[in-house]
Amino acid sequence: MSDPLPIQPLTQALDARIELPGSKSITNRALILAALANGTTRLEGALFSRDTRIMLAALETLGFQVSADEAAHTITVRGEGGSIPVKEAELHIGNAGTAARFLTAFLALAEGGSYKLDGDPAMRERPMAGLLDALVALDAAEFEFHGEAGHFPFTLKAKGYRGGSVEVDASSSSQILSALLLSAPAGSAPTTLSCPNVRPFYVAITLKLREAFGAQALEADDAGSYTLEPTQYNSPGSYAIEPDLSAASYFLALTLIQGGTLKIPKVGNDPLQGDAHFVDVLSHHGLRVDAENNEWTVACADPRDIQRGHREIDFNTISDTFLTYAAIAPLLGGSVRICGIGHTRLQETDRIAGMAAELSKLGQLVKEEPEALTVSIKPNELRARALKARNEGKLLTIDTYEDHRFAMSFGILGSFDLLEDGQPWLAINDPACCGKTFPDFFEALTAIRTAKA
Ligand SMILES: O=C(O)C1=C[C@@H](OP(=O)(O)O)[C@@H](O)[C@H](O)C1
Ligand SMILES: C=C(OP(=O)(O)O)C(=O)O
Repeated sequence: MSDPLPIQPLTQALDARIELPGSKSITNRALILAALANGTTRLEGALFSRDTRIMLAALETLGFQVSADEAAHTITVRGEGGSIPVKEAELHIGNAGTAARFLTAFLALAEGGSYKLDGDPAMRERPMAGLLDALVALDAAEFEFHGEAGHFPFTLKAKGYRGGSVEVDASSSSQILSALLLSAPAGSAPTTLSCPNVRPFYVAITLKLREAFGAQALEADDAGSYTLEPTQYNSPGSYAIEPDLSAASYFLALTLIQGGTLKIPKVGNDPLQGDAHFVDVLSHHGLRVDAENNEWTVACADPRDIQRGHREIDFNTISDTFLTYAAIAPLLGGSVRICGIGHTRLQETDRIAGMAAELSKLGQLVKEEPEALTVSIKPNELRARALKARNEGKLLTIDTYEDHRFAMSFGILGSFDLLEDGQPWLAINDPACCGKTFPDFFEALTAIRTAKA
């Protein structure tokens, strides 16, 4: 893949089918649960990407028997019934938030174990303290910090879960609560986690996955507390992972701006992933998604009918998809205020600042607030800048901040034939950063572009 990567626009309405990779969130939860369970689990439709390879490598380092067949999208894990074979190890977490939080809570199980964890420079800045404080309060672990307190890198001394009650601050990342919900029940006595005000959709995935591995259904009480009974997870034998619906957002957006029909197989009408609600955001503009026979049919009759005007959209619960929407906003007209996204300043990069910078480069008028981004859409300015660059023999070029979602979101914008000549006008710096969750993203885009009706 060249770097920067010029994006070849599409010149026809879509008529294609795309097999999306498995969900990152479900793959990394299922790997932890398979390791914790009694018995051997075969994961089907698993994602192979940087974030899931990090989790796989960690489990191998920790002594779990894992075998992966990438071509078949399967991973087999032999569970150890709640124990961790290797008691001393160093783990590199990259910039995988799920691996960072889920593994930290998991390692606390190994009473007497000592583990050194570190990540990419960006991961060292991401929030961990809510989880570490909860583990210390439960007397499940102690931490020695090798840099800034409350952050990677650190050494975790595991003390095991023995029950108790704790207030969990998961305001910066719902993964903090998910991490405890996965591993704390493997302890010897009931544990109460009090965690009001957590963004709910990913926690719901965690609760469903626990059930798939034999745990009792669990709900928060009215005050947002979960009581975890000591639980022995059991392997379901095999477990089918849904396609990644955050990744689906790019192709929903592509169908909206391009028109035509796209089929996405293996998604039912009641998927586990909250990012399915991105459909509601785009249906306002005329996108239709019909779920039948475990397949989505995504269609937009005529992109010229896109609904325009001012919109205020709260992306709080589906924030991975705000970048998808913001990147195509210059094609939607009107203006949009995207709110509820303050926490995304602490993800792969400061996503509000990064998005504001890239949209400004494209001639859009942006206003940043601590928790929101407003874009006044200037379609003529976008075209003028693309033409100017073209006349100078250049392309408009997007910076991606080592954040996969910038590369993929702007890859969709660049797929629009802005200058109406089928030639690239936009390029993406460091396109390979999409490997965090979707290594073949740009190949998938090419396959859709070149699909024969
Ligand atoms: O639990 C999960 O799988 C995830 C939770 C969300 O993170 P935060 O809860 O940190 O916002 C989401 O952005 C991330 O891509 C995956
Ligand atoms: C926030 C994200 O990832 P992570 O799992 O690293 O938090 C993301 O994929 O958009």
